[in-house]
Amino acid sequence: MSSFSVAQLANFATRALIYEVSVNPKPGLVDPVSSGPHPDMTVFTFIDSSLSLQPYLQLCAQLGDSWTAELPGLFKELRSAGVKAEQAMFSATGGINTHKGAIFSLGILTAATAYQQRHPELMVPQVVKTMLAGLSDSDFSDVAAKPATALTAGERLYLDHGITGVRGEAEAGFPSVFKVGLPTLQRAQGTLNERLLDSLLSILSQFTDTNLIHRAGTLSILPVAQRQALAILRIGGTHTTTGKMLLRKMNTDFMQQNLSLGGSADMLILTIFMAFVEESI
Ligand SMILES: CC(C)(COP(=O)(O)OP(=O)(O)OC[C@H]1O[C@@H](n2cnc3c(N)ncnc32)[C@H](O[C@H]2O[C@H](COP(=O)(O)OP(=O)(O)OP(=O)(O)O)[C@@H](O)[C@H]2O)[C@@H]1O)[C@@H](O)C(=O)NCCC(=O)NCCS
Ligand SMILES: Nc1ncnc2[nH]cnc12
Repeated sequence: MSSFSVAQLANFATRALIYEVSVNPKPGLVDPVSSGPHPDMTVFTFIDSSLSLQPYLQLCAQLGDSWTAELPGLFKELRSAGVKAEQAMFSATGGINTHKGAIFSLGILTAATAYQQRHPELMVPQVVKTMLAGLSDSDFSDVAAKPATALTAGERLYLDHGITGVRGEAEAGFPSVFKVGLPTLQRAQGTLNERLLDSLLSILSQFTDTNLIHRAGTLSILPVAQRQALAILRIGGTHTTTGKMLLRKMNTDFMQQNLSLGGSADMLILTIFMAFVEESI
């Protein structure tokens, strides 16, 4: 793998945000053609949000590049930078949550990649795992004492069902990116847009998108959506005529049921970032 400067890594991260929103037609998500089930957002909201995060992403790369202490300390720094980045996002979007999940996940992956470049004996997922060891336990340790109205969707799903969501995914070193999204992107056929759609569907098919569960209000939505995604992949992907037809049907279903795939979109953003780093797109 080549080695990249802090500025190049920040540039990959910002481009990953813009590439993801440009992919279409995405079920349950905003794209340039449709706002999907997100009437408060358009592609322009995402462009504004992406650019507002550039200084934060540069800082994440810088922190990872220069970090010499224990890795859990790096995550503490990223989290406080992430709180400020959330404010920048909300001020750029007029209070709309476009990239809350990506601020967390992409910030971690950008910093971990910059750190790994200085420690080539390590792999990026290993850096992430070491940085985040014990995250779910510590984040969820006092949620039971919180008033129900103060709980986030992720916290409520943990309390009710033990689902660790984005925290568990990150703590495990983002397997949906390294074991699912990236390998699919590398072997998928068709245009870049179609290969990215196939990556999104493969991520959904093997991952617990808590955004989807939260919107549906029931866990039973997950296997239903996963079966739809798998049917398209098994037919040969979104570049095939039948795959395209099934994808259109999936888009309509998601729209009618007001379902979102915000968590899977975030994992696609990370997949795109890593594909830039690996020079495979
Ligand atoms: C750990 C944090 C991400 C936040 O913790 P929180 O408890 O708030 O987390 P969750 O509710 O679990 O999810 C937050 C966002 O993460 C994305 N996401 C969800 N599930 C997954 C998953 N399994 N893997 C990866 N990512 C996941 C998702 O973000 C995306 O969707 C948003 C757009 O969808 P939308 O439906 O509009 O979202 P809502 O705002 O919920 O709207 P309504 O349903 O009400 O209409 C968009 O943001 C996408 O990025 C979840 O939304 C982290 O924020 C954190 O550490 N928080 C603590 C405070 C802090 O330190 N912040 C600084 C950050 S480093
Ligand atoms: N394209 C998109 N639409 C809605 N939520 C998202 N979160 C990240 N990307 C998204």
